Amino acid sequence: MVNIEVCGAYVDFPVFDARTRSLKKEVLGKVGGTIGTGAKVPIIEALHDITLSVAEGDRVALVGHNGAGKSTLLRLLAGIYEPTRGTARVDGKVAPVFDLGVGMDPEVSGYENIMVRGLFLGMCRKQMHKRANDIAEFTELGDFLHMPMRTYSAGMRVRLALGVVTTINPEILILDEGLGAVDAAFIAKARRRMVELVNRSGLLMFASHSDELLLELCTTAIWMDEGRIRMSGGVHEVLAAYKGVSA
Ligand SMILES: Nc1ncnc2c1ncn2[C@@H]1O[C@H](COP(=O)(O)OP(=O)(O)OP(=O)(O)O)[C@@H](O)[C@H]1O
Repeated sequence: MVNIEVCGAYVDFPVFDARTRSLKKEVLGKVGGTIGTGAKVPIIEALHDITLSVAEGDRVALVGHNGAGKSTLLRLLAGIYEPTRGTARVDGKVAPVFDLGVGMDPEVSGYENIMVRGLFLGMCRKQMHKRANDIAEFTELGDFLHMPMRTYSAGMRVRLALGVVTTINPEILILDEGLGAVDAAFIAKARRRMVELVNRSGLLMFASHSDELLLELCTTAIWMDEGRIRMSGGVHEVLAAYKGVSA
């Protein structure tokens, strides 16, 4: 059963800048121990007392200003961050799509990267072999697929990455937007595949600044503000409230 339960979760980032780091060294040098809880380092509280429950079939949009905590929450759910306090329980296999290019090797060809990226997202070799031609056709990269990926433009790399991402079968799909570099016609084509991808995913959490995409892919929404959940509900209702305030 695919399910997410977050209960009273906090994520804090201690910030060690050059000055505090040298201070730490000085203290360590003198006492020869570890920094205790009283260490004077600035802490950024990226998430504050987050409680949420997401069930199979839910398609949840995350909205909020820059720095509101959307990416941090998604990273918490992907298991990249542990909560500083509270709990985050995720039942199901997570396909995290934070940066479309993560897991790609610039020195190998587009074809090889299709394989590498697919494995990174939890597919097996056999599944990826089956899908390689379909992905290649979708990208419209032609002979470039035999060239090392470092020869690609930013948009070409996104085409390849989107081709792979939209063929996977995720239980939990975590999407942090990053579709900026592709041209409009290709986005329209990718949209259909995105919708199909979301339809066959068990659960979606999607952070984006694009209302259009959120309305197309999501049914409910969470509005993040300064690390807290300010509002949750239907995607139309939450977006209207968020826009009303931020307009
Ligand atoms: N690795 C980190 N170290 C220190 N602070 C961080 C780190 N990652 C995020 N933060 C801080 O946590 C807060 C939430 O950041 P987060 O990236 O989750 O915001 P966001 O809502 O995804 O923003 P955006 O819409 O700009 O992507 C911000 O104040 C940010 O400065």
